[in-house]
Amino acid sequence: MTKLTQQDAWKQLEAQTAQLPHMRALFDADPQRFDKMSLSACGLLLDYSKNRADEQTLEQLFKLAKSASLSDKISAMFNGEIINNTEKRAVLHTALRAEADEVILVDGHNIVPEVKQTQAKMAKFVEDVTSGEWKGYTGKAITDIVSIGIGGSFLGPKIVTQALRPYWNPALKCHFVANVDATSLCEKLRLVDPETTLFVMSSKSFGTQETLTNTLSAKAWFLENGGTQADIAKHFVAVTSNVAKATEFGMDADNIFPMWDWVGGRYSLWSAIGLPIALLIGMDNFYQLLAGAKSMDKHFVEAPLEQNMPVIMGLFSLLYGNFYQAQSHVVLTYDHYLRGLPAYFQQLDMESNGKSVTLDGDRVEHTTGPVIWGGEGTNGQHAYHQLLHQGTALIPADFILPLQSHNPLGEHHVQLASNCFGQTQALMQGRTFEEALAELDGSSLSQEAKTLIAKHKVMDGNKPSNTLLMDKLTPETLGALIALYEHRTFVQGALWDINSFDQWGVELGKTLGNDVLARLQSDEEAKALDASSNALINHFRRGHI
Ligand SMILES: O=P(O)(O)OC[C@H]1O[C@](O)(CO)[C@@H](O)[C@@H]1O
Repeated sequence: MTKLTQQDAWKQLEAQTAQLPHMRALFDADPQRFDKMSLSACGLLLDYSKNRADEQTLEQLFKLAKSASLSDKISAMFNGEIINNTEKRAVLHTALRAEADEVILVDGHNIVPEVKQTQAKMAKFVEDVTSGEWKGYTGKAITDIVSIGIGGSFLGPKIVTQALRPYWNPALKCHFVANVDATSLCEKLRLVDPETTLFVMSSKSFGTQETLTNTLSAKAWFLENGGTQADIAKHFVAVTSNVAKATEFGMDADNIFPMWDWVGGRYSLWSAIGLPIALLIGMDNFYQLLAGAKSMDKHFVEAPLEQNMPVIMGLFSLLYGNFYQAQSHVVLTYDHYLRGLPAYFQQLDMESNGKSVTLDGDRVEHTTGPVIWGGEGTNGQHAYHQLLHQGTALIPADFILPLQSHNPLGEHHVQLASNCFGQTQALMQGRTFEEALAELDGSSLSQEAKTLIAKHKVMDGNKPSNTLLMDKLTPETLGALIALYEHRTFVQGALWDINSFDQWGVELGKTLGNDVLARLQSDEEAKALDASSNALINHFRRGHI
């Protein structure tokens, strides 16, 4: 297959992007620009008109997608083909939101029944816990869930429960432990009562150091505070694809919720990894979350590329990275409940597309995944928006805003929306020197001073952004939104011909860390590593600088 950078569309984009007019001119030239460059699907409205593109740009982007056989690659994923070529696995987080009557084969075996069985097991467990049927060792109902897991076994449950706070069961609280720093665990244990606490240990591999250490310490805490070994089964359950290791660890077989190799960690919140979500918001709402993602799956598979939300967002992200040298992408959620979403998309995209070789192992000839970062609006306007507006880096932005608040109060929400829309407008249009000078007309400054200040007030504009609106943040719209970003990530990896579903880059640090651990725990002075590592280890062992 012809390399992406050799495609005619790539060359056309190189030529076009170099001479594209400022977005102000593009808007002035076409009053219908929003109508032509916006799209509604799955309860979301995407305004992509504030992007550096005209009709020719879009035409070439879609040509580039077709040259990379994007539609075939989408079908391959949904059909369970082994697209994770280094781990020889299918990529089927989409099967977790399948309808019961669907047939999705892995090694000739329909996996949908076991997905549904696991969801039924989750539903029964959620019902037992929330009804008080499931009791602690002193006969009391569960009041606190402590979720222990890291990476994809942590962030999904964490941000989804945070986002859906208005849907929580008022009788339950949820706490998340991820870091091996004991503070993360100890802070949470101070808040809970061993008699009424349920620990959900989530680890796909059941081999992650942080999660195993935290679970062992939680177990020790439980046994030191009134629980006995016989009571463990009432207070510890596990979610894992490694049932044998979980059983060996001492988890009661009935308390193990399975997951599968064809679900990547960062794509796993839809599986039993989402058990904390289901416990907090109820299984009906968890099914709504799945339904929202399912609607986006359907859209992704069926919509023509030119009307396809994940495709359009993925192509624009690729455009800025590959043709404008944008190194990062910012996600700005204008909703307090969505404040965790940027971190989730950061893991999703950076652990997927932070790669530098193609599927065949050849070095890529272009940049790949950008740094994803962000935060909640309007807070960011008082922190990093200055750089977005007047910095030297081009940082494309996604703005996300529900039209209705779960907490309507006076003018708050309309002010939030005005900030959101005002920011996208300022990024696009900027401020010319003449406009800046005119703003100083009434001031008593000298002409020289006015000129100086005006120069400092100039904003180039032409800074691209997408705006995503939803009527209200519900389990369904959140499911659609997260699936949108999953598929947006897929689109970029597919065009770059990289493997978005393995993560070999995280292995070396773990391995070296184990070697350093041995040296930190040994008696002799560390010698065999590099001078920096030796010195750092020796300082740690001495306990002072
Ligand atoms: O669920 P596990 O196997 O404990 O892994 C936790 C996380 O560690 C990683 O393997 C590496 O960060 C992630 O992909 C995964 O979500």
